[in-house]
Amino acid sequence: MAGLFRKVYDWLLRTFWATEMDVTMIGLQNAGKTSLLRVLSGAEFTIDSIPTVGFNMKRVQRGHVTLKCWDLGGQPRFRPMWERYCRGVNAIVFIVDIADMDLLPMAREELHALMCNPTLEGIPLLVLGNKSDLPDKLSVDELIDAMDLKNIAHREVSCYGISAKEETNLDAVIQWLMKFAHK
Ligand SMILES: Nc1nc2c(ncn2[C@@H]2O[C@H](COP(=O)(O)OP(=O)(O)OP(=O)(O)O)[C@@H](O)[C@H]2O)c(=O)[nH]1
Ligand SMILES: [Mg+2]
Repeated sequence: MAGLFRKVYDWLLRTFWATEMDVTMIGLQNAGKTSLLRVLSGAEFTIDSIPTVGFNMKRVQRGHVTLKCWDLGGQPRFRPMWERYCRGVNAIVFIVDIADMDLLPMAREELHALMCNPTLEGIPLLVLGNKSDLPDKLSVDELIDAMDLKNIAHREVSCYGISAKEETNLDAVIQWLMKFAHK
């Protein structure tokens, strides 16, 4: 009986209180943006993910909320379009490969350059340290320092460690994003 009430309640929520939000996922090439989005939308993780050319969009449904997720290419030639796809969204997710120390300075530089844009002022930022399943990786505190997150102002900023491969901490990501469903 309780199951039936739950189904009816979910249906009512979806029908009369449907909410769609825009989320843009950025970060350097190979960070795991496409892998994360694939797993969030219910598909299997694959090790042979193809680099994104331009962008890719997927909807992730959680209850009455639809997260319309924009996954942008991270190679240098695609970075100039990040700002355009971040304008007006409910939240920006910046993904970092926490096992690739060589790329961290570049990730920090790109993130800070983007966050300086007046067009993106106030948009909440979630920094995700991906690939926590790998052995030599940064902790969340080390990532916060390496990305100099304390110096990003005029917005809410959070940082989590995740693994798209092992689906670690992904519920926390969704919960955080859903706080900003209503701008
Ligand atoms: N070990 C491990 N590998 C991962 C994880 N997430 C992604 N990868 C791998 O990292 C590589 C790059 O993943 P993508 O999701 O294509 O990276 P991307 O950020 O979309 O890259 P671009 O589209 O080029 O910007 C692939 O080989 C993935 O299988 C993870 O959590 N753990
Ligand atoms: Mg990609």
